[in-house]
Amino acid sequence: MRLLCDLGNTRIKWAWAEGATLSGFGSGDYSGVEAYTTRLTGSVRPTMIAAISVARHRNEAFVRFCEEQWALAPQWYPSLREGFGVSSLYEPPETLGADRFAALAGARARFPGQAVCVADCGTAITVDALDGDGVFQGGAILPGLSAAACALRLIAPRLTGSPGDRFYAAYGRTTQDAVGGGLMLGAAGAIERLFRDQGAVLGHDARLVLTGGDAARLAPYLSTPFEHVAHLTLEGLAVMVS
Ligand SMILES: Nc1ncnc2c1ncn2[C@@H]1O[C@H](COP(=O)(O)OP(=O)(O)OP(=O)(O)O)[C@@H](O)[C@H]1O
Ligand SMILES: CC(C)(CO)[C@@H](O)C(=O)NCCC(=O)O
Ligand SMILES: [K+]
Repeated sequence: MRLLCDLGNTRIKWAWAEGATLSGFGSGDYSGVEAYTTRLTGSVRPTMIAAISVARHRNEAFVRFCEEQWALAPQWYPSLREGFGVSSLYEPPETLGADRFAALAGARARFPGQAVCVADCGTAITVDALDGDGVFQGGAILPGLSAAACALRLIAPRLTGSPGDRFYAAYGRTTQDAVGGGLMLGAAGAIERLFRDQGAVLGHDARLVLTGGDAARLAPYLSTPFEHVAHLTLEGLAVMVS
């Protein structure tokens, strides 16, 4: 079995792959002595480790962990100009986050021949336009929910609200509710606006796909139809290794 890993800025996510079939999904953060290691230690030895990373400063500890656990070096999968059914117009193509490219490859495999807008709601939110021919037409990057809350708190210490798990209305009557509503509805509104404008290059039958750590939390705020694909980036990585 192959071990697929996605090193994000907040968390590392992983899955075990047998061909295109994924199982054993896990995630961990980087606190303490890289907390994720306690969850992967003792796993069966993978036949290979495939990894993408947008958190370069985490790579060294990850490589060391793989070496100590399994005497294996991870193989890294960067963004390409062309590959796995995706043709990228990003300039230069290798500067596109490897997680974005993998998610596009995942979208291509899951929805062949279809135009897809991929909204990956992680540390940053990325909204990426993949047309029906597999051309990545470009996208947008904005702060994720936690990042936006953190930025507000840092710059304006009275704004201590952070997006909790309950539903916020557009008319918050406490600081907490006003910040919560602003963050949730703001992010959902941004995704919908970007999806709408990407219709110009995707056509109006494009589908909207949500993924990433905050996708489930944002889902109730969207009024546009969408699909939630929990592990789209790892699905794409599975395509890239097989
Ligand atoms: N168990 C968790 N630990 C930390 N964050 C979580 C967890 N569950 C959901 N989240 C939310 O997920 C977001 C991070 O999402 P995700 O793990 O997809 O990001 P990432 O891949 O690390 O980031 P990026 O790829 O944008 O650098 C955070 O904003 C946080 O609110
Ligand atoms: C935007 C993030 C942080 C999302 O994880 C990542 O894809 C990244 O660091 N990208 C590099 C910059 C870019 O994609 O243009
Ligand atoms: K991500």
